[in-house]
Amino acid sequence: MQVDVISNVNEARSDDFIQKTVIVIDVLRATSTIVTALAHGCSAIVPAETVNQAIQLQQEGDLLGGERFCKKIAGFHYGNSPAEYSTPAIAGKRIILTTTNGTRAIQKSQRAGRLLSGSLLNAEACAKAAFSQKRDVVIVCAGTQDEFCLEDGLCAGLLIVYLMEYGGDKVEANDLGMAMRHAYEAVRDRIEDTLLSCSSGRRLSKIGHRDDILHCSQLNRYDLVPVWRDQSMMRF
Ligand SMILES: O=C(O)[C@H](CS(=O)(=O)O)OP(=O)(O)O
Repeated sequence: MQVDVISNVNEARSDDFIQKTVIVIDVLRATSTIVTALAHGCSAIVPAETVNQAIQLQQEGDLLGGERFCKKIAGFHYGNSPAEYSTPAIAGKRIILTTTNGTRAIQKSQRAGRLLSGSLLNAEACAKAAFSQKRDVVIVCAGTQDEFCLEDGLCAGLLIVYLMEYGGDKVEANDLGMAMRHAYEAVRDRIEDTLLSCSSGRRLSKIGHRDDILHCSQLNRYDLVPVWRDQSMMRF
């Protein structure tokens, strides 16, 4: 099984995803938010690229969520903070979500044979689901503003640790994947501090979202995997 890590959404070439399992990662914060929302009973997350597209996709009973410049979009029910989705109010609801990087990466990965989304919160479940597909894997780190983000790379490294545990030497990673695996192993005992000190973490802390970083730093808090079905992310 070949596992390729892609450093940011701009590097993603959707033609390369056909017949592969693609895992989209945006630890801070979109995929952590998606996992948290599904864990709290929302029925599906529909990713939208633009604010207008989100509004157009909204049907009766749907909730609107997302951010621009890390802030909740005016008129939307929720922002992009996992804490906002940790509520029974979202149970059974569809959420139309638009974020700067994460939802764009999901949109761009739709041609995958199987599309999953991962975060530190569900890394083990996600790696297990990907391994069970028995296809080559592409891990798309969403990054920020078309640049690599350490927190996504560390999560990719953790997924590779699990995949190698399951598949032994049948699992081979590209050079970025190997680098991220070693990076993850180097900081595995101080994930929270590493996320607080990386550039996205510093940016989010400065504007009052430190608690989001602490939430997103938790390993394997949720045993669920968002999977792409009917134009949305649902529980596997
Ligand atoms: O809301 C977030 O945390 C980020 C905003 S930023 O553009 O990275 O500053 O969006 P996301 O799509 O979750 O990376």
